[in-house]
Amino acid sequence: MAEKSNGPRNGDCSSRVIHGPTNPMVSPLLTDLYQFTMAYAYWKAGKHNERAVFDLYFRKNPFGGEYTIFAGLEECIRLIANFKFTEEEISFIKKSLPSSCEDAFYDYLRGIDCSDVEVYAISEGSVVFPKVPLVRVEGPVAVVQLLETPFVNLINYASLVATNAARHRFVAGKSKILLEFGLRRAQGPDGGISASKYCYIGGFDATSNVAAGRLFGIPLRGTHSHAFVSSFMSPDEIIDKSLRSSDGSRTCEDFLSAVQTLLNKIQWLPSLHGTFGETNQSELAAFTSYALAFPSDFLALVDTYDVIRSGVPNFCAVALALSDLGYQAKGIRLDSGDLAYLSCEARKFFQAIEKEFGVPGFGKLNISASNDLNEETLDALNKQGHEVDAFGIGTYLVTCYAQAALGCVFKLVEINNQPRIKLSEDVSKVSIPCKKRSFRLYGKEGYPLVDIMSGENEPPPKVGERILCRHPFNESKRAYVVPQQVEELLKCYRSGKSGKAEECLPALKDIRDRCIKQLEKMRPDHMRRLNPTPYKVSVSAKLYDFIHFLWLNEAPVGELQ
Ligand SMILES: Nc1ncnc2c1ncn2[C@@H]1O[C@H](COP(=O)(O)OP(=O)(O)OP(=O)(O)O)[C@@H](O)[C@H]1O
Ligand SMILES: O=P(O)(O)OC[C@H]1O[C@H](OP(=O)(O)OP(=O)(O)O)[C@H](O)[C@@H]1O
Ligand SMILES: O=C(O)c1cccnc1
Ligand SMILES: [Mg+2]
Repeated sequence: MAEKSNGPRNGDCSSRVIHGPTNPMVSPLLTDLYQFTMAYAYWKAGKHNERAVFDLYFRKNPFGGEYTIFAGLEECIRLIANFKFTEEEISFIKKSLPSSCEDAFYDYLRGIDCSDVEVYAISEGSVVFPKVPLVRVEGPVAVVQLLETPFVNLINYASLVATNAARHRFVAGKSKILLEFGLRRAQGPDGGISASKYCYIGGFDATSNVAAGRLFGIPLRGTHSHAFVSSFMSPDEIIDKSLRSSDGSRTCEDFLSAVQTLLNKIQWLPSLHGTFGETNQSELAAFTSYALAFPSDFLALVDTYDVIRSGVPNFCAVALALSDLGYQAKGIRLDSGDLAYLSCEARKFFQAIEKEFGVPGFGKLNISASNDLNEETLDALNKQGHEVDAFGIGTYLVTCYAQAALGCVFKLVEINNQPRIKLSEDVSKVSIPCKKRSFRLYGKEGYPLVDIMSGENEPPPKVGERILCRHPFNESKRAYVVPQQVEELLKCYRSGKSGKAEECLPALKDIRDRCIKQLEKMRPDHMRRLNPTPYKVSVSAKLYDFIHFLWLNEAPVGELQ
């Protein structure tokens, strides 16, 4: 078939319109003051157009793990695709810099955009490792310098929370439904929206955050709160008690009475007799009322008064009354107490009802749980055995309680084709110089074995060809690898003026699918929670030699006295 001449080629999105950042607060001013002072000093020195290459990477995997999920790239691309100072922004910068700064600098700022900036990045949603550049940005030094803070800002939390979500998914297991409930506890509105977006990438199924649902098309899910239950004082409050059957063929004029009759029956069932006595009638009223509002989606929060003595039997009575009218209830939510024990008890109760009333599927009704859940509590629940089908997780997930930040950095690795290095007493903080390429090498069993960085002009690793992979800083750590598959990690997302084809920005769902697939491909010992095996990150022999040559060259020799 002839290739279409109009529109982008496959994998080339150069001609697509890229919208601005999701959060309008993300502007060229969303940076640190020192980026502007440096821009001025570069400009004053006539250096501002020198071609610079910066790497964005992190140094250590978060949460005591050995992997990270890369997220936030799309928002970076949206920023630079629309990067332009407004007059109002220019005058604010002018006010904020010393009055000695020359006016011509502001004319320079006025003309800046990112049309000459190249961005190479690992695909969003990928599993990534320390030291390997997530993003490589190349362009005029003053412009790229301005991007340091917003890029690190947009990637840091995004990757951290996506990783947190992936870790929660790993513990919960594939079959569980994971709901992100964090908006109220998130660090401000952007924290909340970002959490919903990036937890979805990390493997959550849905969010309670309506704005995130609208912005990103993330599935929305929710139950109801204790306030709804405790707002009811008695069944007398229910005025319209009628409910039409699901097929519309008949109407039950007094749904409340039907519920009460069923509750009475449940109470006297031989298998449940003695499990509970009088249930809370105001709770029964709340459940009945909710069922009248949502007969096809009836779900009840059962822990306001007493889960087993009141919430669960009340729920079952309402669910059975709905069933008589052809509706299938959804299930319950537990939000306090011993979630393992209560979920098992609730399950037994449902199964007893299924048996006694012959309602197929009743024993399998959904049990959701929430309340300060985190990786540890999920793990504890698994060990104890539980019957929870869905977990609603807020505080620990979105605030990344177990680790506050990922610690991404943005380091100059080359200027005017000259490789640069940043030294540190702390070896883990020494930067890896040069404009680099990076590759993921896969072994015989299909697992990724090692990531290797090499100089831009080195021949890439080849399938079936033995290559030496060296630890960047530890001379004795090295290994030969014969890759069965070689994946180039950095792809072109902004070609600047090079005219190269650009990758498309994938849909959120595709980013999520990539993340899930990549996690499944990892060797299990890298993924386990306790003492996971570190994944190997290496450099080519040539790059190793060059790093150490430059290191010696730049490090002054000490004088001992
Ligand atoms: N079976 C379990 N094993 C381990 N941790 C659990 C289990 N069940 C619940 N948890 C966790 O224990 C904590 C219990 O919370 P907390 O001590 O605040 O009591 P609560 O159940 O919320 O009671 P209330 O809200 O009525 O005060 C929560 O973090 C919850 O996730
Ligand atoms: O527990 P999280 O992981 O943060 O999940 C979100 C929590 O938000 C709601 O609690 P609510 O605001 O009603 O407060 P409370 O349950 O702490 O009283 C809900 O009942 C969950 O418990
Ligand atoms: O829908 C829910 O059940 C919900 C939403 C946000 C926080 N807690 C619970
Ligand atoms: Mg709670």
